[in-house]
Amino acid sequence: MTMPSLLQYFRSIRKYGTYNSRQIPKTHAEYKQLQEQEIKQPDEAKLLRVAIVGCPNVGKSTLLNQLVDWNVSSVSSKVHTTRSNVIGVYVKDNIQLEFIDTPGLVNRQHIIRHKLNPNFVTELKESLIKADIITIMADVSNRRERTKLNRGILDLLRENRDKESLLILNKVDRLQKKQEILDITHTLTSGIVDGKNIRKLDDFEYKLEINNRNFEKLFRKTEKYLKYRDNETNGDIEQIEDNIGWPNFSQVFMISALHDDGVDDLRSFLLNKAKPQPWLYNADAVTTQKPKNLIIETIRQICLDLLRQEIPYNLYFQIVMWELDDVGNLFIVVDMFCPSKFQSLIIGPKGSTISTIVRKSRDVLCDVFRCDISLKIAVKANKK
Ligand SMILES: Nc1nc2c(ncn2[C@@H]2O[C@H](COP(=O)(O)OP(=O)(O)OP(=O)(O)O)[C@@H](O)[C@H]2O)c(=O)[nH]1
Repeated sequence: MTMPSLLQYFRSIRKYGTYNSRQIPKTHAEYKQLQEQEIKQPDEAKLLRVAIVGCPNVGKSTLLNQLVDWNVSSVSSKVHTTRSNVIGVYVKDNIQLEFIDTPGLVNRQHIIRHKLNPNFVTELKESLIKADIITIMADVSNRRERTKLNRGILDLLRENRDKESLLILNKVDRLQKKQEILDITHTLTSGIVDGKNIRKLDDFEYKLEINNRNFEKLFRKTEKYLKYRDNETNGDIEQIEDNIGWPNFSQVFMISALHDDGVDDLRSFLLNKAKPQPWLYNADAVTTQKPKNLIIETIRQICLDLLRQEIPYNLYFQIVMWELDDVGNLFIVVDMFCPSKFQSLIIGPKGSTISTIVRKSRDVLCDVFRCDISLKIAVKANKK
């Protein structure tokens, strides 16, 4: 082992208890080297490609980070933190899971207002074609999302009718009345899961078969259950499609991605679904994102959380210095360009706002790259 990797070894043991051989490249050269490496296939390799789809802010990136056990996708309380597909990789024994976190599904006006890449819908469709399983995420604390599946999502599901799809009901921690989850499940599945009718018997009696263990863990204190009828549905499921829910989900998961509740069950389910096919990445891979993108997207995420509504959507970043020292620590200088009217707001009184942005970005980046990071950000007005 070389000196830097020996130090990384001891740092990993000190911070994470065990040596973690997974890594995110810290320079473009390391990134390229990893891309060009031959992929070592394990005996009896299995793979599952999972697309995570949903409206903005439902918690897709939070879930991806929990599933791969690494902060690879930016999370913020504002919409459109994720602006293009982010890939996260998880490996267990001979099984590799590839997760594709897609940008929140929106209409054309939204794309223009939030300065999104207009190709993202095409990218999203392409990633669904490649996926083995499509997971649709809904935010059960959002009144609109829990009463109807988004039209764009229904269209995508119809286009990929032959693929297995799961419904993930997220943010269950925010539901005041836990039994509401049963009605939401009923609505968003059109009352059918895995080809069987879900039927409410009466207010207090539901028999549970949807993701039993998970449900019990989350709702031990509620007395209500889901009732499945044992028999198959009568007739053609397409007849049941009501433009509100999707009657072809194979499973429903009820989770709190933020609190890592129910995520283990989802991961185990996906591991069991993996098919015999070659791995796409080496065993130590975490994400395919370029180091530069990780830096910029992290700073953007912190700005989304800390700055007023429209400001973060008007920022452009340029990395002007990037150095990796002998012991594996990064020194980074970034220019942040903004409309001149926002410059003093971003800097804040006595530089307090930009200092907070730097401190918080640095903390997240240390966790992403798992090394010490020195970060400087210069706030500059856009040249007219
Ligand atoms: N209470 C609660 N909040 C959550 C949960 N999952 C995510 N959040 C919060 O929801 C917000 C949005 O989460 P993200 O993971 O960025 O959502 P996203 O779907 O990737 O958002 P876009 O990038 O806009 O598509 C953040 O403030 C998260 O902390 C959850 O299970 N419970």
